[in-house]
Amino acid sequence: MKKIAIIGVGHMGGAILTGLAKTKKYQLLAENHVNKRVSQLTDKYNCQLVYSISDLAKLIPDLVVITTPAAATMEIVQKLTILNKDTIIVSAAAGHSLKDYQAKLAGYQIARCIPNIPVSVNSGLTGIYYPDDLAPAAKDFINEVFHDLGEVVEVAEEQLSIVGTIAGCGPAFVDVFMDALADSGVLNGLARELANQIAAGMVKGAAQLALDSHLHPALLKDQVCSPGGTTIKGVTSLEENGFRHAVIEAVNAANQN
Ligand SMILES: NC(=O)C1=CN([C@@H]2O[C@H](COP(=O)(O)OP(=O)(O)OC[C@H]3O[C@@H](n4cnc5c(N)ncnc54)[C@H](O)[C@@H]3O)[C@@H](O)[C@H]2O)C=CC1
Ligand SMILES: O=C(O)[C@@H]1CCC=N1
Repeated sequence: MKKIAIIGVGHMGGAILTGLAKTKKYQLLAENHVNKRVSQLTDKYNCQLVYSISDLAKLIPDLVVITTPAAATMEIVQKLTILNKDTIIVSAAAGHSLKDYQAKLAGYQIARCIPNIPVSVNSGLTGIYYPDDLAPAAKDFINEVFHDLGEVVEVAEEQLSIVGTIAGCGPAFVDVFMDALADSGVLNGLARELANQIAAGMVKGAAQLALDSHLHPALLKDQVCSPGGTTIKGVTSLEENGFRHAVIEAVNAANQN
């Protein structure tokens, strides 16, 4: 069984750990500071937890996934030179270019990615940048692991930021949308739990239809808008209130580096 180590078991690292545990394909290792939340999660998923990079190195992972805060990442990366040279490294941490990693980790196979929180239910969308000189075996293994966690899109490094904004930040934008939908249900007398279930179920179905049909979202919208019906009135109201513009501006705001 291949060994995958996650450095930094916060929201993102925890989501990756959870999704990978469900595959039962890998031996999971994790490194984080002492933290009850982290140890509860690693216990739950039978993942070996260590508190230092030197202890992690002794376990000889095949792949290391970095999910640490941007401010702490380079300090950690500096310590990774004690890893076996065959260890593949993929960073999901924002804020540093591949060159930054390569400058500290000469000779290692390194790629960058931006996953999203739905990897915890194996329905993630991960943007990955593979440098040209990455060994095919390293690329194949990273691809396999992130495919186990959902969809993968391979992009150029300069596109990682916008892909990460749409797919990585996007779940929070959709969560705000679902919360607002549920609020409107509650306003109209639905119980909160039922309103949440309806909002999430609808979003799941609309996304599945878009994926399966490959139809442009505008055409899918047209299928719902009966002439003179209720939906077109709602869509008109969204347009009057600048919904599209608000979404585009939200992505632009989040994509400022
Ligand atoms: N939350 C998300 O949806 C996504 C997050 N990311 C990136 O993942 C990284 C982590 O983000 P979150 O998980 O949201 O943050 P978080 O604050 O939830 O988790 C960070 C984790 O790293 C640990 N940590 C801090 N310093 C460490 C060190 N020196 N050694 C080992 N562990 C250390 C913390 O204890 C914590 O468990 C960031 O770079 C973020 O940009 C990327 C894509 C999506
Ligand atoms: O908010 C953040 O910084 C990270 C990057 C993508 C999603 N979360």
